[in-house]
Amino acid sequence: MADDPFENMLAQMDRAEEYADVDHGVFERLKHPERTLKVTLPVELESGEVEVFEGYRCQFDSARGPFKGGVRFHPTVTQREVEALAGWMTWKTALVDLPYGGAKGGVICEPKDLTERDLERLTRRYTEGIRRMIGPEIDVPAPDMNTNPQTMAWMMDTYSMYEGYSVPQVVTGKPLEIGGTPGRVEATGRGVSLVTERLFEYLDRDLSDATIAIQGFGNVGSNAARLLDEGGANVVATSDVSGAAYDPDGLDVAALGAHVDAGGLVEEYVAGEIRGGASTADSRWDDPDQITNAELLTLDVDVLIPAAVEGVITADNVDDLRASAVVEAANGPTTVAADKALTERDIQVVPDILANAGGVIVSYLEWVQNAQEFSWPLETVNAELERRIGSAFDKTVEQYDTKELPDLRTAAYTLALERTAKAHEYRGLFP
Ligand SMILES: NC(=O)C1=CN([C@@H]2O[C@H](COP(=O)(O)OP(=O)(O)OC[C@H]3O[C@@H](n4cnc5c(N)ncnc54)[C@H](O)[C@@H]3O)[C@@H](O)[C@H]2O)C=CC1
Ligand SMILES: O=C(O)CCC(=O)C(=O)O
Repeated sequence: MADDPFENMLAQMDRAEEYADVDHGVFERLKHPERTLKVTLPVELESGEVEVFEGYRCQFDSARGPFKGGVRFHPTVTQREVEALAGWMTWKTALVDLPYGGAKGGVICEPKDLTERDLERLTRRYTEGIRRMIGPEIDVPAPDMNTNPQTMAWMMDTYSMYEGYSVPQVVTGKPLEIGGTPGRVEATGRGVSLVTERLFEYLDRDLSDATIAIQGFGNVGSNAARLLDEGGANVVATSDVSGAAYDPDGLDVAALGAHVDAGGLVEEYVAGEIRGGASTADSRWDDPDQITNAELLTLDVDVLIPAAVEGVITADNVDDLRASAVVEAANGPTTVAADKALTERDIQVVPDILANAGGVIVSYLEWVQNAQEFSWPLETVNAELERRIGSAFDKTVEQYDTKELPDLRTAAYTLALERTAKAHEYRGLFP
């Protein structure tokens, strides 16, 4: 069960049902995606070979507005995973009260084995495959794992070619030059940093000098690390697929960021093979230890931030966790069995649908700017992000305290399920 993200998502819903004011019939409806399209994507690679890829777009629920959610390129993508991620998008947009439903896309591929040209062709093929189901008022994709503003530019261009005119608002997370918003690239990491601050305020603890371990140093993990570091917290460990770096005195997050931006791996950084301008002499590099991703999860730190893939905190390792709080930057990093164990141990978990909602909040702000054909300065975007994610955090905590719920995830789910169910009730279940 724990290995299937969709079953995990359903189990999270089931845990919340007894506390949520939702009609059982509507609740049953909410367990099923509206539709999933599977597409076959033949691509002639730069090498001359033809490779046939498989991709999906799941539209989970649209009662509250157009479908919204990212697109993931990863070798382990499955239909069930994409459907789980689309479900989580539905609860996330409801929790932070955006006028959207939830969707997600994925393509089974290993991006590091593909050239830039291959990736462009694959992205365009995928966009053509799903283009009849997306659109500014229908379903609006965005970046997720291994996709970025360039991917969104190719998607926007392919969609626009078929429409015959430029349609920037068909995707969010675009480059600034074609209608992107300032602040989207770091928005998810900024949201993670903001909710971590809120959590510490709520727990009446001091975040300055708190120790933090972050699994994953991609878009979300690296921006969260940078912002938490700038805010005075002590990021002592982080990782990528190659392994983890650990320095109990704190990593040089800026130097590691420059190294990774220049194409370097964490394991190379630990070995002192530093790219991106910094060197062992001029950075805070202090011979960090090479540890594994599994070891990172069990470090004795104040906050553990999983920011990579699903299902990393499980029944097998939860008893070894020593962090006093978990902030879920990744989608679905904790299995339900592990979640129950964390609740029993009084380890506060800020659930993914709240902790990583900064990305979709700023995607919404991009979409609104595109509709207005007007652009806002970064300060306006960041202030609106802080207001919206802060308000969602406060409402979740209020629900948790006033209803004496077992944990913050249950509180977040009851709010999200009630809002989505209300929308279904007003609209009616039958055509
Ligand atoms: N990009 C966004 O705006 C949002 C992303 N998320 C979630 O955040 C997580 C990370 O996404 P991004 O940072 O965008 O992806 P990314 O592709 O930029 O970075 C992923 C990072 O995780 C590492 N990684 C991959 N597989 C791993 C494994 N098995 N063990 C350890 N590390 C591994 C990669 O090496 C990389 O450092 C995902 O769960 C994603 O769904 C959630 C909300 C929005
Ligand atoms: O920005 C968006 O629309 C969605 C980002 C995403 O995929 C997520 O929040 O998991």
